Amino acid sequence: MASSDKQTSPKPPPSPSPLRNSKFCQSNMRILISGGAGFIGSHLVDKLMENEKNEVIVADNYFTGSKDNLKKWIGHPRFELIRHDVTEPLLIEVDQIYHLACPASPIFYKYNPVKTIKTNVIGTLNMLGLAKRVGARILLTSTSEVYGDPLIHPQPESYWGNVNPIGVRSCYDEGKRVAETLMFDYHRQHGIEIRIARIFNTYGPRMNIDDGRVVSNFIAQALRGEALTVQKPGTQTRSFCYVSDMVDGLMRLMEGDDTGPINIGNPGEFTMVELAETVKELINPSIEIKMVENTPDDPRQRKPDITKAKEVLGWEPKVKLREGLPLMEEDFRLRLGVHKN
Ligand SMILES: NC(=O)c1ccc[n+]([C@@H]2O[C@H](COP(=O)([O-])OP(=O)(O)OC[C@H]3O[C@@H](n4cnc5c(N)ncnc54)[C@H](O)[C@@H]3O)[C@@H](O)[C@H]2O)c1
Ligand SMILES: O=C(O)[C@H]1O[C@H](OP(=O)(O)OP(=O)(O)OC[C@H]2O[C@@H](n3ccc(=O)[nH]c3=O)[C@H](O)[C@@H]2O)[C@H](O)[C@@H](O)[C@@H]1O
Repeated sequence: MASSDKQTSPKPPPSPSPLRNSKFCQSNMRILISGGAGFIGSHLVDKLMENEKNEVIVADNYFTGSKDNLKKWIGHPRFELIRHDVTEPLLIEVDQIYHLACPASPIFYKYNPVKTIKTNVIGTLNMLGLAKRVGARILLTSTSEVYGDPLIHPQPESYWGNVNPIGVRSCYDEGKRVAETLMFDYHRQHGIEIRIARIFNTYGPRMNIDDGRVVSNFIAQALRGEALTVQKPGTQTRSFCYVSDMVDGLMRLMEGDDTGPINIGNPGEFTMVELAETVKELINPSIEIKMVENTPDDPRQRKPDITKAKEVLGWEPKVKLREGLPLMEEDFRLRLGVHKN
């Protein structure tokens, strides 16, 4: 049992869905992925579909996700795709819920901040209500943004963060903090089996080309022959995790015994200038790097302490940034129609 379980003595969980132990049902595990048409969600679908005992249901409103990401599974007998907004209740029967639905790129989550908060709060309440009704285990994809502009470096899970509650990023970072609170309150009050992952910047194939996040921006700019836009001061740091490592971490967390929160991310830390120089060197050495204005409340440094993930999940990332960037380049070349000379 997780340490948090011991301290809080939650109610015993509701009986799991009978499907979990059914001998006669085609699948042993019915898994819902909210936000499964998005970047991380669609890679998670691919991995879960590899197991013939899994039946996968995706619920997504396609705000930042796309059916394209799931095209190889549409029509598959173990796969179902539902156009659904998580701010509305969903009545289905499942054994596990991976709750990812939420725009993740700052330009998209700031586009309609009220909707972002509703997605994080009402959406998470609805998913928890579903988990409670059917006895499903639920995993929330929280974020390193719960640490805000951190005053402790690297960030362990025990750090409570330094978050502006009224800033332009608050719809997302405070929204995710409330979502974590809801998860623990449902766990303590109703005995729901919860898992919380705090994800640090993740990159890889299928990110939206005009997603706005830094790795996708730099790769698209390098391939289009445009200058790489480093936001000032350029010394701010991030730690980038390749998507296959992330999916592996999420699945281990779901299958394990610990509620979390657990940091899942790659501790390799880079300044934005270093990232731009690496993309330039690997993809287009003739490209310029230009400094542009930043946005408010941009965290100055971020790096996960993954001691807990190593100990509890036996997980650590395998793909280094220099190995992951070329894999993403390949996908972006295909989608942009830019061939390698
Ligand atoms: N990628 C990262 O670096 C990162 C870091 C920290 C946390 N996360 C979290 O991981 C999750 C997935 O992120 P991603 O990078 O794949 O982002 P993404 O934008 O590609 O995927 C999010 C998906 O959620 C869907 N969605 C948004 N609002 C919805 C709603 N109201 N109802 C139903 N569906 C909705 C979108 O259409 C999209 O398919 C998010 O919860 C995000 O906060 C991601
Ligand atoms: O990992 C996380 O926890 C969070 O990280 C990101 O937020 P952020 O780190 O701000 O991501 P980016 O928009 O990719 O920005 C990273 C850094 O790159 C810089 N940047 C961004 C874009 C660009 O073109 N140039 C550039 O220098 C930004 O100023 C920032 O310092 C994600 O977008 C969130 O969804 C996620 O929850």
